[in-house]
Amino acid sequence: MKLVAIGRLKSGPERELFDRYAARIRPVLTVTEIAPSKGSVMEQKRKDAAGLLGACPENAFVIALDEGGKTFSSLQFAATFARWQETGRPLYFLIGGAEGLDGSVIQRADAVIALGAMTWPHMLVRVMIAEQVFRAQAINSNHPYHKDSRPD
Ligand SMILES: C[S@@+](CC[C@H](N)C(=O)[O-])C[C@H]1O[C@@H](n2cnc3c(N)ncnc32)[C@H](O)[C@@H]1O
Repeated sequence: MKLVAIGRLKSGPERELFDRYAARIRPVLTVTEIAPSKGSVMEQKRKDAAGLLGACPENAFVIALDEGGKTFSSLQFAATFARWQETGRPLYFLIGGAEGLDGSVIQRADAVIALGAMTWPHMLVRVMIAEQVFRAQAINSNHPYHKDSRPD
């Protein structure tokens, strides 16, 4: 399982949190970082897309993270994540840079998911998707990490 993202996650609180969750995921979640590109917004998005998609093998099951994507409850995400795993294809999560994802990434993606409708900083998105994948695995293995209670 791989996360492909624009930019470098330097040491600091986001890095610590990401490492904490990524280490708990099985198989381990590895990261490929793509250097941010320069140029006009359009050029940046196109070049970022080439880097992101170039890091994915042909048989990758590509999951693009985009605020316009589908939202899930954690239980729904866990069930969806299990179905993705059942495809037997390597899962690749793609996170865009400051200008977001190019349309070509959305077109190639097998799934486009949102962590809510708000825009999050891309370094936080890494942490959030790692936590949700860990949570999905906990749900799918009946581990008590996830508590499903809601207000009465
Ligand atoms: C700073 S955001 C880019 C914002 C940009 N205006 C856009 O249209 O996407 C950087 C990346 O973080 C991820 N991201 C930010 N908010 C997100 C959300 N709510 N759900 C899923 N991914 C998100 C996306 O991969 C996005 O390309």
